Amino acid sequence: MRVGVPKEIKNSEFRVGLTPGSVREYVAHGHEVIVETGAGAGIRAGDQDYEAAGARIAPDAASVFAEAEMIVKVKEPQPVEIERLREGQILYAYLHLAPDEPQTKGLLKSGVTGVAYETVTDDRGGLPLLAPMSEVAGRLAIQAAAYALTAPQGGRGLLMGGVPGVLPAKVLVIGGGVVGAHAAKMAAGLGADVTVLDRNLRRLAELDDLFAGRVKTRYSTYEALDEETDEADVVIGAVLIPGASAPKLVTREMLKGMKDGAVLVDVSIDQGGCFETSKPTTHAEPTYIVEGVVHYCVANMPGAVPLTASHALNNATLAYGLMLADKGLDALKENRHLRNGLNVHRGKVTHEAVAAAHGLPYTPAEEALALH
Ligand SMILES: NC(=O)C1=CN([C@@H]2O[C@H](COP(=O)(O)OP(=O)(O)OC[C@H]3O[C@@H](n4cnc5c(N)ncnc54)[C@H](O)[C@@H]3O)[C@@H](O)[C@H]2O)C=CC1
Ligand SMILES: CC(=O)C(=O)O
Ligand SMILES: [Mg+2]
Repeated sequence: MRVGVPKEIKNSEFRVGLTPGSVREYVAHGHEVIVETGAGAGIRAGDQDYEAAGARIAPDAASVFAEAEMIVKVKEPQPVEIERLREGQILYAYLHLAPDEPQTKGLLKSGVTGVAYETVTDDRGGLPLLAPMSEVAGRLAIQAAAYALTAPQGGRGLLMGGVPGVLPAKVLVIGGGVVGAHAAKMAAGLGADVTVLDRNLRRLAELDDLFAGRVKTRYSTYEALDEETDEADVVIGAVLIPGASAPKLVTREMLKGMKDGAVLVDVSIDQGGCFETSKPTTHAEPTYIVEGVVHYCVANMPGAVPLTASHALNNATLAYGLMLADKGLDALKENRHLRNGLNVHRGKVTHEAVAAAHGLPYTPAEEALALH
């Protein structure tokens, strides 16, 4: 198959869909890989590194999209990229369609076969292609929060870990999945006072064991949210209902009860955000203030650490990517976990939560792929 890797064009997105090491694997499988010139700049990989791995360098994005049968990207296609997609082409990337109607309609109009990293599943009930970026974003969330807590950023002027004789910051993590656990680990490591809320009791028990008392856990109810947000210096939003828009758990009303200069980091913003007052921001301008509370809502947090993040992402996306390149649509027919990643196909929405989010008809992936 002819596989294309365009340079990412989202604001401050420095990751790349395929590292030179991954290109080598695709080439070893007999595929032709076309990489846009400069695509690897953010990971310090030059065109010559891609050529050495067996890729052909294309002068611009337009020729990558025109020639490739499968596009491997990191972030959801931007409007100019959507215009370049077509029926019969496979798009393999994060899509986050539920909160993004224009993109959903654009992809449907293009007819492209869109496989979204974030809804591919595994046998253990996890999301293996989302997990590595959730690890990165969870850890980064605490770095972002620690910086936002400083006075020049509008924060309370608090050191996350405190010092001997002065209490540390109180960090509330809403959602104890991959993002939440990694955020809790970093916050506890810095010496903060950490509480994790979740609705999954089994998960709370796992976290209780994992952190051996270093992190507190609490069942997530509106009452718990109301009380805990009042106490918190930092709130990390890390909930997920796969494929769907995030529930708005922290309301504008709750913000009024929060401390002046407290910090909210809404990692769930890529699925629309779990705070009522969240709106997507960029690494160029990551924060804004509502009711005295600093909001950090960057939708592509791992884009700021492309070296770590591109390699971690490729570790997870390579095997399924090779399957798609080797077998095309048959890979989706044969592997139900990969098929769970199919969000749109030939003008049909094939993910139930995405269809529900936009009030669009839902066609099960099996039906869209004529798998009966
Ligand atoms: N902004 C960014 O750059 C990035 C954002 N993300 C996003 O972070 C979010 C979390 O991802 P993961 O940790 O991988 O998901 P996950 O599925 O591992 O964890 C989500 C957790 O939220 C819990 N949850 C659901 N409803 C809840 C509620 N009402 N109250 C409390 N907990 C609730 C679930 O039980 C689960 O434990 C996703 O939206 C993901 O796309 C991930 C990576 C980068
Ligand atoms: C998961 C996601 O949205 C990201 O890595 O940018
Ligand atoms: Mg309150």
